[in-house]
Amino acid sequence: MVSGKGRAERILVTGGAGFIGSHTVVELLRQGYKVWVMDNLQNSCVESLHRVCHLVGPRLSPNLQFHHGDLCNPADLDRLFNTSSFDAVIHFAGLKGVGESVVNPLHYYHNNIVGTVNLYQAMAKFNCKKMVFSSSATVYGQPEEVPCVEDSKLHAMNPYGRSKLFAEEMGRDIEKAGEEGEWRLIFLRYFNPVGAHESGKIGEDPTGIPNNLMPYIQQVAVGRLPHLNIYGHDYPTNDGTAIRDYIHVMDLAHGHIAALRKLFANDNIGCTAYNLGTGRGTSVLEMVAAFEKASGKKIPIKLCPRRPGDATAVYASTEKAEKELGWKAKYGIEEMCRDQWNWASNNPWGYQGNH
Ligand SMILES: NC(=O)c1ccc[n+]([C@@H]2O[C@H](COP(=O)([O-])OP(=O)(O)OC[C@H]3O[C@@H](n4cnc5c(N)ncnc54)[C@H](O)[C@@H]3O)[C@@H](O)[C@H]2O)c1
Ligand SMILES: O=c1ccn([C@@H]2O[C@H](COP(=O)(O)OP(=O)(O)O[C@H]3O[C@H](CO)[C@H](O)[C@H](O)[C@H]3O)[C@@H](O)[C@H]2O)c(=O)[nH]1
Repeated sequence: MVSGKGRAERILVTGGAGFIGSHTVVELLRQGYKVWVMDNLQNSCVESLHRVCHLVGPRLSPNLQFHHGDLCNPADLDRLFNTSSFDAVIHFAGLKGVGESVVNPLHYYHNNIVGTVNLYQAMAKFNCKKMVFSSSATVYGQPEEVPCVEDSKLHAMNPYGRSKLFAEEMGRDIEKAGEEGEWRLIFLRYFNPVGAHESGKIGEDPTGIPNNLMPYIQQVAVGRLPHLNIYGHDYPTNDGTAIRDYIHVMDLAHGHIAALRKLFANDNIGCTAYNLGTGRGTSVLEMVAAFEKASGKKIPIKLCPRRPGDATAVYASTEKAEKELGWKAKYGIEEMCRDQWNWASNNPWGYQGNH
């Protein structure tokens, strides 16, 4: 993307080697941005970026640079900002396990909060004041009403959720304290990201036993796990299982491009949040059936009690993103399952098995 300054815009992507980051980097490169990824690889490997380079080809891959660095170490940020200037930051880097955050809250607060404070500080110091931040539907807690709208009451239910909410609140305070128009911050509240790049070359590769539904189903389908535990079959829904708004990771990637365009447009946006979801709810059993259809594999299930803290139904109102970002998800659960299976069947052990 060429800026008003007549050169390609330069984007720092923290956590760009991870699941959502790597898919977004493909799109950024394809759209002509120059990209610097900073990642400490604590939940990813550099192989994802090698594959990103392969996907975009030799013409665009020189526009990607990787810096091994930790946001919790201000010297790593200083080194990067001293050698390169950025027009905007997309901030994906963070830990994302709800259960893990309950067991080890300090680890989560240190990584997600200290890391984000350091990043905001480096941005202030080096005068780069545009950011797209990975927030989450988790900031709606147990929503009182669905669909969730952006100005609903926010409520975090665990340290992970609080780290997202604090990062948003910090951004609102920083923007308020600055001159009018000085900071432009967009918080993207993702619903349930799933699927993979249609090539099957990049996808989600969690370490250990997955916490989330789709990577768990995927590992059952390839024989790494024996069955899927279904947490709760007595919810007040059509089939008794809980409802979520699953969104294809490539739709999310496009949502980030739309958010960047908004940051670079002339309007004074200040600090604002957008839901990235499809607006459609799908139950756990519906997702299992869709995956079985896409993969041709039977997914054995075990009905279990509800998982503490889970809401019955969470799905997005997508009106604000449609109206203000001109963005709308285009993929349904059929494509999400097709692409997840394409990734899984080609990489049953994730990146580790292939390089
Ligand atoms: N995947 C989801 O379900 C989901 C839902 C809502 C929000 N989010 C948020 O989106 C972001 C990206 O999620 P993802 O699914 O791609 O996760 P991911 O773990 O695949 O990617 C995060 C990346 O950040 C890196 N990282 C973490 N802490 C770092 C630090 N201190 N310094 C440098 N790099 C660091 C990790 O190594 C990893 O590559 C996260 O902030 C997550 O909380 C994810
Ligand atoms: O092995 C599993 C895993 C999940 N589920 C069920 O599947 C649904 C989706 O669960 P996920 O763990 O995939 O997703 P959540 O909606 O619980 O939470 C995820 O999405 C949220 C956003 O809505 C937050 O970002 C949160 O951090 C992230 O883990 C839930 O009803 C859950 O009980 C199962 O039945 N079995």
